[in-house]
Amino acid sequence: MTTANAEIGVIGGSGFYSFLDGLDEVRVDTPYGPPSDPIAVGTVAGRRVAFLPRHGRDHRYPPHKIPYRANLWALRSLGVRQVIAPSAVGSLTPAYGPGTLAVPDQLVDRTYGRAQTFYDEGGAIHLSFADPYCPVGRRTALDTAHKAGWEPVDGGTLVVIEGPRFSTRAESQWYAAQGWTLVGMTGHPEAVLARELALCYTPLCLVTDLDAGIEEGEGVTMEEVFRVFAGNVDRLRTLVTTLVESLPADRACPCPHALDDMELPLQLP
Ligand SMILES: CSC[C@H]1O[C@H](OP(=O)(O)O)[C@H](O)[C@@H]1O
Ligand SMILES: Nc1ncnc2[nH]cnc12
Repeated sequence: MTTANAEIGVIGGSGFYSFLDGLDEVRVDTPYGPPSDPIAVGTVAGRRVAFLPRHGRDHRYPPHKIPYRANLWALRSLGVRQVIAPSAVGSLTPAYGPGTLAVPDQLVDRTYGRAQTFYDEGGAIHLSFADPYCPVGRRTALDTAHKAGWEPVDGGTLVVIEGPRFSTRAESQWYAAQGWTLVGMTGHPEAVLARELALCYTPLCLVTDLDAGIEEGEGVTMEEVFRVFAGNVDRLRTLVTTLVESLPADRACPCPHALDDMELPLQLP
C-alpha cells in the first residue's frame, strides 16, 4: 500500500516514456493487475503529478494489450482526478500535417475485444459519454498551447482503431469521408475508463503522419511515427508541464464527477 499521492495524471504514449527528473517511482497494484509501469510521482509547480507511460517505458505493450483498466485504476488510487493524455496520431486531412497539435472533442471507437468497462458485474451502469473529454481541460490545453507558440487545432474527431496494424487506404479514406480528422490506437478505452472513474480526461494529439488514405507514398510506418514524435517531444513535454501548472484545481467542469458520491457497485479506489 503506497502513501504517494497526486492530483493530475499524465499518460505518455509512443515516444513519451518519461516526464521529469527527480520524480519518485511507486509500484501500484490493482484488482486488474499491475499498470503498464511503475508510476513516477512528484511535485511540479506546486501540483502533485503522477506520470505513467501507457506502453511501458520499453514499449512492451502494443495498443491492444495495454492494461487500460489497471492504468486508470492505479492513477485514481493515487488520488488523481484529472488526466492529460498525449498521444501520437495520424491525420485524416492534408490540412493537419506532421507536427500539428490537435485537441479533439469527439471520439469514434473502432476497437474490438478490449476490456472497456469497470462495470461488468454487480449491476448495470450506463454513463453518458456524449462529450468524452473535459471541456475545461481542453480549453486550458488550447490556451496554454497558444501561449507557448503552438497553433493547436481546436476540436475534431479521433477514430481509434484496433491496431496494431495501420489502416488500409480504403479504411483511411472511409474514416476521412465520415469527417473524422485523426486516427490513433489508444484513445479508447482510455477515455471511457477515465470517465467511469470520474476522472477528467484531456487528449493532446500530436500528428506524426498523414494516414494511408491521404498520403501518396508507401503508407505509414512505425519508424516515421517515432521519428516525427521525437522531433516534437521536448516541446510537447514543456507544454504538458505548463498545462499541469495551469489546470484549475477546483474542477468546475460539467464532467460527471458526481459519480464520486454515487452508490455504485464498484468501490472506487
Ligand atoms: C508507434 S506507431 C503506433 C502507435 O503510436 C500511437 O501510440 P500512442 O497513442 O500511445 O502515442 C498509436 O496509438 C499506436 O499505439
Ligand atoms: N496513422 C496512424 N494510424 C493509427 N495510429 C497512429 N499513430 C500514429 N500514426 C497513426
